Amino acid sequence: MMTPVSIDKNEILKYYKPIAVDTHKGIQGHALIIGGSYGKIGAVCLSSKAALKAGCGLVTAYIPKCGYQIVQIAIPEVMVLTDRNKKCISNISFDLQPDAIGIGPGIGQDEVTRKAFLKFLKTNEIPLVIDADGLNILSQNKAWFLLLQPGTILTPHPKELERLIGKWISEEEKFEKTISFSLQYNVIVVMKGAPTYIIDGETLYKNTTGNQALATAGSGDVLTGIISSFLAQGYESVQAAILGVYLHGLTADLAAPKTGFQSFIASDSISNLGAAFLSLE
Ligand SMILES: NC(=O)C1=CN([C@@H]2O[C@H](COP(=O)(O)OP(=O)(O)OC[C@H]3O[C@@H](n4cnc5c(N)ncnc54)[C@H](O)[C@@H]3O)[C@@H](O)[C@H]2O)[C@@H](O)CC1
Ligand SMILES: Nc1ncnc2c1ncn2[C@@H]1O[C@H](COP(=O)(O)OP(=O)(O)O)[C@@H](O)[C@H]1O
Ligand SMILES: [Mg+2]
Repeated sequence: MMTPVSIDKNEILKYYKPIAVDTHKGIQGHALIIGGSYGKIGAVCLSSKAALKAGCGLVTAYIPKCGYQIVQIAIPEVMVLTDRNKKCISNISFDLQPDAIGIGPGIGQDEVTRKAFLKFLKTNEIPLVIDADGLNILSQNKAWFLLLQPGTILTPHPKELERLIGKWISEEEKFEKTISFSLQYNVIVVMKGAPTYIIDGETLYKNTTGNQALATAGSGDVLTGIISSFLAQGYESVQAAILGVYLHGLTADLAAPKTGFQSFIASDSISNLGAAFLSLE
């Protein structure tokens, strides 16, 4: 296996851009988070709050109707658009120009959602992060891989990765298959785990932050929001993925001495983002 590039503070500081003093919310990036279904609106709350806390100027959540009050009350800073369907997303249509989209957290796999996802992939040209059930829907329709725009970021955990690329019999084969996948479809794969690797064609990156505190519901949803935020702020796809994975891991490293591994929850990752950014200054 090739030697990975280590994602550490030195690597991050090569392209991390501090926030300009004269910036404003209109140029700080607008992220759209599409996801949620009945019982899994929390995934969108986590993703969209994480996107805001990672620095983009505006965040809109696109969710089924049942999530409207939940998101508006949970995070008043986030704007909300609702699908015409009550319990799951059935038609992805919005009258705004986001700079990046994160799709999949909590979206479910209803037949109407699959159809809406296909229609979206056929027309979308906005930089994209696909996670969770977005990946699961994609995995069941391999022909749809060809619809992915170059630089699309996929963030599978090991089970989602297996659904995407098929089973592997060794670590080496897992990386070989993921590299082939990344090259064939020109996408960036964030192989979440302990540790997380990022594959951009033949370049392999290995993260150095994070710990077992992250083994908790919603921590991947938070990561999707963070990466979508950096993409909306104008970072290149691979840079957004690297910065996101590093800072996400750092939130757990900073919080664990206070929470312990057991009591850390995904919301703690969001509340420690500020400290993670400060450690870069
Ligand atoms: N509060 C919420 O609304 C939450 C919603 N969620 C949503 O729930 C949906 C289902 O996602 P899930 O990921 O739970 O379900 P999946 O069925 O995709 O994945 C769970 C399976 O993957 C395996 N797995 C996960 N991480 C692994 C690892 N590191 N190593 C080996 N195996 C691993 C598990 O053992 C399990 O078999 C997604 O849409 C997701 O966004 C979850 O993120 C949890 C929180
Ligand atoms: N033991 C661990 N060490 C480091 N990071 C971990 C560990 N367990 C989980 N993580 C991280 O937590 C996140 C889990 O994502 P995911 O499985 O999609 O969660 P969810 O779907 O519940 O939001 C990933 O970023 C993964 O790398
Ligand atoms: Mg997940």
